[in-house]
Order: sequence, then C-alpha cells, then structure tokens
Amino acid sequence: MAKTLSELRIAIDTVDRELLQLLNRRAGLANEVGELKRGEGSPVFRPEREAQVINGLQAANPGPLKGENIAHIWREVMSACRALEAPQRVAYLGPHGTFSEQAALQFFGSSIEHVPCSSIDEVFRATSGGSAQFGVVPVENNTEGVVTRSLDLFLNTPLHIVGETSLLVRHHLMRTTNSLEGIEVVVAHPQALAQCQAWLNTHLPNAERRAVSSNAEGARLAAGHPNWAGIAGERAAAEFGLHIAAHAIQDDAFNRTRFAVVCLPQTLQAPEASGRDCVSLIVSVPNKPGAVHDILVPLKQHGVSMTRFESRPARSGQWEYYFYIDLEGHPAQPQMAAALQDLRSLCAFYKVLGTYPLGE
Ligand SMILES: C=C(O[C@@H]1C=C(C(=O)O)C=C[C@H]1O)C(=O)O
Repeated sequence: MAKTLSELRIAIDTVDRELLQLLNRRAGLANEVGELKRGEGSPVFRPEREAQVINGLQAANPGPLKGENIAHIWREVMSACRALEAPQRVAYLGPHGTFSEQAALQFFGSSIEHVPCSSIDEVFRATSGGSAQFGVVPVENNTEGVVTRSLDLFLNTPLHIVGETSLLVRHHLMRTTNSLEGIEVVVAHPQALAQCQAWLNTHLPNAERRAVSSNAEGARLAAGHPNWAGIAGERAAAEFGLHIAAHAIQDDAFNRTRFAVVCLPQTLQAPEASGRDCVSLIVSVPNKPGAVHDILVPLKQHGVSMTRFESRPARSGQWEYYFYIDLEGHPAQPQMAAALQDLRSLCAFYKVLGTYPLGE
C-alpha cells in the first residue's frame, strides 16, 4: 500500500538525520585535512580536487537528482568544509547584487568572505596586494565579446588564472514602480546597455542611456530617482527594493558571461590536472608574414585543440597585437608540454596566464 504523507515525512526526517551525521563526518575529515595543510603550509583551496569530486559524483549519480543539482549541492558542501579549514576572501566587482558576485558564489559557494570592489582594476589591486586571496573578473560575453579591461590588465599582472565559471546573464529593467511610464534615464554598466540595446531602442527610444561602474550601482541610483531605471540581475532588485518593470530584456536569450578566478602564485600554484583542463596564454609574434600561421602549426602537430583566439592591440603604435589563446588540456600531458615548448620558441612575447579546470 502507498505510504501516507505523514509516513513519507517521517522517512524524510530520518534520511535528513543520516545526512546530518554524514555531512558532519565529512566536515570533520576536511578539518583534519586543514590541519595537515597548515602543518605543511599548503593552500586550503584546491580547485582541481573540487572539480574531481563533482565530476566523480556526477558520473556516479544514479538519479533522480540531476547532474547540475549534484554540482550545486556539493559546491555548497565543499564551501562549508573549506571555510572550516580557513575562510577564503574573494574580491569581485561589487557592490552586493552584481553578476560578478553571483559568479563568485557559483564558483566558491556561499561560505566566503566578500571583498566587493568598485572596478575591475580594484579587483586586480585587492588580489595582488593581498587584501583578498582570490579575485573574480568577467572576461567574455557571448553577445558583446571580450571584456577588454580584464584582458589588458592580465598582461602585466602578477596574478594567474586558477579557475573559470560562466553565468547565464538575464538583465531586468528595474525601478521604484513596475511600469515603463516616465522613464527618462536608464543607468547600467556599458556591457549591460550594449546587451539590451535592441530592447531599449524599441521600448524606451527616448530615454537617455547613462553608463555607470556596475549594474548594481545603476540599481542603487535608480532607487533614489523615480524617473530612472537600472538594468541588473534579480539580486540587485531585491537588494535595493526595486520592482522589475520588464523581465529578461537582454537581446540574446542565451546571454552568457565567462569569469576568470585569479590569485597570486604564492596563494595557489597552477592546479594539477583534473581531467578536463585549460591553459590560457598571451603571446605576441614577430611582425613578419606568416607569423600567426606559424604559431598554430605546433598545435596541429601535437593534436592540441584551441578553444579561443582573441587579439588586443599592443599599443606600440606599430599595429602589433597580443593574442589571447586558450588550449584544451594540461601541461602534465606530453603533447601539451611539447606544443607549448614549440610555441614558445616562435613568440616574441609569451606568458602563461594560467592552467585550470574547465568551468561550468
Ligand atoms: C578537503 C580539502 O580541502 C578543500 C575542500 C575540499 C572538499 O571539501 O572536498 C576539496 C578541496 C579543497 O578545496 C582537500 O584538499 O581535500
């Protein structure tokens, strides 16, 4: 006979008590790991290990929970366990409510110390100066392209990339009321204004578009001006007590932004291989015919796939460029090591930005 509601709830309570015991047993083990690490002075956060834990559990998952549920649940479990070893301070483009904050929480889980910063430059400064152990910066949006400021800062920073994560970015128009009447100014980060330009052209063609340092800052300003509207994520509306006057106004329904997680090499060395890894490089080539073609040859020869190729002006006044290249694999693999060695010999400038597990 089918169980009654109260019988099912009693069964759930029993399982929850078992989970509680098991989770605390896990936390106790993480605490012991923390003591070992303190003894040998090794880093608390090990992204490759966390990636392996999640990949392993997803592969072993019999359901009915979905793989993405498993990732979310264990991200939080590991975040809480990691915080018992030592809480990690994470810098991102603030204030509270930004997509950068959401990306930081998605990557590290919620058991972190928040270091909200007023600009991308400030995130790099806070992380390289030590007031944060890690920084989270946007690098690329699938509709607007690269976040040029982040790429330019990567060039001279002592920080390296140790992880990545990407977010589905839904922009909402928010203000003190829920109507579109009487909006004179739309305030948001230039990337958000660009990602919503078709919607704005159609629905608010006469409103002035004003760029500010973050979408959350735009939402904060909109809360103080009844004729202004901000464009930001749901968290910002809740944070500043605003109504959503129009939902998901981004021009591309699958608008995604990719974020890089950075730190000083002394905080965390390049993560070991997780099985699904990426190497990010910045290179420049001598200004001669065929030089860009030449750097692709070792990749083909050693069977390494390139997942990204961007260029940025070198600002030398010579029409020279830096190339930002992502390769799939890990330098511990012989074919990757050989490809990198050959590539390096062809470059006028060569910097490994980071080796890290591929993100969500
Ligand atoms: C427990 C460890 O420390 C941290 C916490 C982890 C976890 O909770 O599984 C995994 C990796 C580390 O970021 C470990 O290194 O194994």
